[in-house]
Amino acid sequence: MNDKVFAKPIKKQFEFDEEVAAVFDDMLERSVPFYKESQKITEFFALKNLNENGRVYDLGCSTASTLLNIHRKLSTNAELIGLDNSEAMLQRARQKCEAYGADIEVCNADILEYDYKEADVFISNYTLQFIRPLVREELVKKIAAALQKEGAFIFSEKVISHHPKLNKELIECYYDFKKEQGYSEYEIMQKREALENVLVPYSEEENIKMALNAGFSHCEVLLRWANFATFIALK
Ligand SMILES: C[S@@+](CC[C@H](N)C(=O)[O-])C[C@H]1O[C@@H](n2cnc3c(N)ncnc32)[C@H](O)[C@@H]1O
Ligand SMILES: O=C(O)C(=O)C[C@]1(C(=O)O)C=C[C@@H](O)C=C1
Repeated sequence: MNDKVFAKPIKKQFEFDEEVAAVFDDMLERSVPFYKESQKITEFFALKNLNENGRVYDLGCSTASTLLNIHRKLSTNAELIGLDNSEAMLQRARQKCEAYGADIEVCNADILEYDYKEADVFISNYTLQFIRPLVREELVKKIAAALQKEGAFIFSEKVISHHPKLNKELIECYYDFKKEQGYSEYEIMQKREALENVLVPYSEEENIKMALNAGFSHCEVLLRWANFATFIALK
């Protein structure tokens, strides 16, 4: 279904509710520049770091698109676990996993509270930005602690620049992208308001610093387009 969520007047903050979940795959493809490429690169590095009988967690798995892509390419036995706290998203995730006959566990859980088992790979694409900064740092520490030695954490985020002029231009560049994807100025502005204080982006440097502070030995960018980036952090 096509995303028209912000074409009508919206008075509430952005939420991953039934209305958003119903159009979510279309929303992401049209709202995240190079979304398909970020998925491909996530899939590649997840598979590279996954051992036989290993475990992968996807935090904020939404409709399970990322885990389904990984499942398709999997040549070893592995446990794939997707966590999300939106039941509307998880319903779609379960439907997709069943339709593709994919053995993926999807759980309704708060990624901040979840009791993680040791894993080879953690993924969290466009989700940390929705976690309040103070607890975000704690979550990344929890991820680092649950990863096995040499494990990898792959995450994607909307990013800002602390250079005011450049930051303004990055946002303008992103809005041009959204217009090219068929979103109107009205839809763009409404979504911007709805996301205010809900989506809190860090800069590229702040994301890397957060990963290093959490106990990762290395963190770098795998892919970046203007204000969207995919990172890899290695334990
Ligand atoms: C932008 S979407 C993620 C997109 C997805 N990773 C992908 O690449 O297709 C963010 C997801 O995080 C989930 N989420 C946000 N906060 C959460 C929390 N505290 N615990 C679990 N899930 C959360 C939302 O319900 C939403 O489905
Ligand atoms: O910032 C925006 O306007 C966006 O649409 C970005 C973004 C994201 O980065 O996750 C925000 C919410 C939706 O889940 C999809 C895309």
